[in-house]
Amino acid sequence: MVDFADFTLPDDPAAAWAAPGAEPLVSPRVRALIAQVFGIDGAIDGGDAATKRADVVATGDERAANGGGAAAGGAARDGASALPPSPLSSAAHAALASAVGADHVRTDDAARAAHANGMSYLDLVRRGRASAADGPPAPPDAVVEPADERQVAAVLATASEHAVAVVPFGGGTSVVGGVAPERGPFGAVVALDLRRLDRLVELDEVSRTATLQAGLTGPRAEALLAARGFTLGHLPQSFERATIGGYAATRSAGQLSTGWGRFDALVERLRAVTPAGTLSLGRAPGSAAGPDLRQLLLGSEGAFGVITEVTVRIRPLPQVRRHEGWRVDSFAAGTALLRRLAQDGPRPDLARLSDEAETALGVATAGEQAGEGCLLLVGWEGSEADVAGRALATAALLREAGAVPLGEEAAASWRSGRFRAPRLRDELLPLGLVVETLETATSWRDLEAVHAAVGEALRGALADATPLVACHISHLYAAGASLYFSVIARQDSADPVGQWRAAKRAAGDAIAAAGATITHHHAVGADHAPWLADEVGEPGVALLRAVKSHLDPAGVMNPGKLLP
Ligand SMILES: Cc1cc2nc3c(=O)[nH]c(=O)nc-3n(C[C@H](O)[C@H](O)[C@H](O)COP(=O)(O)OP(=O)(O)OC[C@H]3O[C@@H](n4cnc5c(N)ncnc54)[C@H](O)[C@@H]3O)c2cc1C
Repeated sequence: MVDFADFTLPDDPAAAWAAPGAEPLVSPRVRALIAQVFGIDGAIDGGDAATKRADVVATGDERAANGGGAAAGGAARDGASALPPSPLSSAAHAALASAVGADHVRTDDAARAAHANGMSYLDLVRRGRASAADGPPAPPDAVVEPADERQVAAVLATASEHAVAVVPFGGGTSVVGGVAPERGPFGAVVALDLRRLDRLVELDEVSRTATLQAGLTGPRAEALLAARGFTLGHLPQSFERATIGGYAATRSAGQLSTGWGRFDALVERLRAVTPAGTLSLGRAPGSAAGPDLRQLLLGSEGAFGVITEVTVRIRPLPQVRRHEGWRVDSFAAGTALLRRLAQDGPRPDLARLSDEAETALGVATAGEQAGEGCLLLVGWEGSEADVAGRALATAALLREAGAVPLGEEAAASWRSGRFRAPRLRDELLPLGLVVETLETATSWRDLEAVHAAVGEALRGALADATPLVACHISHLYAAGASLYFSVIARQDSADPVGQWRAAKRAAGDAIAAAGATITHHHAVGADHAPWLADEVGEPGVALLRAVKSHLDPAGVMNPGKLLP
């Protein structure tokens, strides 16, 4: 049996992604490289630049040290009360306290600051800035912590009655502004922290399904399932903090989604509390009873209600896990190979193809000599016979196409570092860099064109900031694949927010113009809402608005998210 022991299992969901005092990931050699490539003074010793900028970039670690967020630009860190007083009326406060207990309506600075935004590059940058235009968003006026579905319903009833906006909050790892505490037309806003909904409700070994409460984090859910010999195997890079409810509300994809399915595809049943009532959806593994209403809640991003529990398909813990690296001639050659595997098999569970830029970046940061071509990772997890069979057949196909085997070692370094990106970003931002990612998906036919168009848009928008744009394919479908772009550039210290917004707009417009999706797995949130009509059309947006106005007549659920 294999386990998932190569990631940390924090007891506290808000625990730091980097353990305090952990060795820095960015070595002096890489800092020197950064200084040289991006022309940033002070990046060589890491000390000066990092110290100078530490005040303006509150990192994910500081967020954890604060109990989850450093939105108030350090005020909460000092213990001083610097947040504006909570405008929650005493009547609303009392009604919320009677719904969840007085101890679970928190108005202290630490709790409010911890729920003031998510984890995008802009969230991290804005945390430390002072101006109203690009500074930290106003924090929620209270953090409400229900213990069960009945309490969630009571909170939503109270919020509707007292005109208080409600932002469902799972792990707070949204990178699209999904948990920003926007008030909308209301006088107050609360974050609804779901961490107390943390139980494995039922495990049906016969049907291989598990019912998990929404607030369970990835590691906690896996630990509960592993104790019974099963796994969900949903591994987004944010796995250590993100929650079951968050996965469902954003239609998340994980590292094994090519083989095991994205999260929304694993959902058999779900329960959701809306201001209009509770929905219990999904009775059988297949149904023809009208449109599938589960799909209305999957990806609804808290705008319609609160997903309280999800029943997902699970698997026995795999006996074997095998991940291999291969070198292919080019991104185009690798793409053709992946298409063959996706369409004709054998289908890998893990498939990840880095383009030339991402391959070179990996090689350079590892201190190796640049090689030709692109890095392809493929992997299989399951029984010994299944893994051996698929690995052998895939190897024959790849060799025949001229790919060069790099062995399991090439994949091992990816595997050991696969949850480190947030820590890496925390170390790179203070050096004076833009570090952000964005993603899309498109058909096999259009993949190369979208890859080129989005790369060009990003490089054009950041032309004076030495942009480095890298990309990989990481989720395969029979008809197409996802493209995941990483951007590193010199930060415009005078206007970092405007700088990234312009780049993001250029990329989003290029994606929409190419007919690709505005988001393959990060969801819409506030950041992608301007492109939703491109994706589903005006009638589609009107339909979503009609659903919202039925389920949330007062409009208190997560204002400003999903719907433009
Ligand atoms: C470093 C990093 C790496 C990431 N990698 C991936 C990745 O590999 N794959 C991927 O898919 N995503 C990834 N993400 C994005 C993010 O982690 C996912 O969107 C994740 O599913 C969010 O889960 P969460 O519990 O943190 O939700 P939150 O961030 O708390 O919430 C996300 C949205 O869902 C709503 N919501 C949360 N819980 C509920 C609920 N129970 N009911 C209704 N609405 C709810 C919120 O209001 C918000 O709109 C990454 C993010 C970061 C910071």
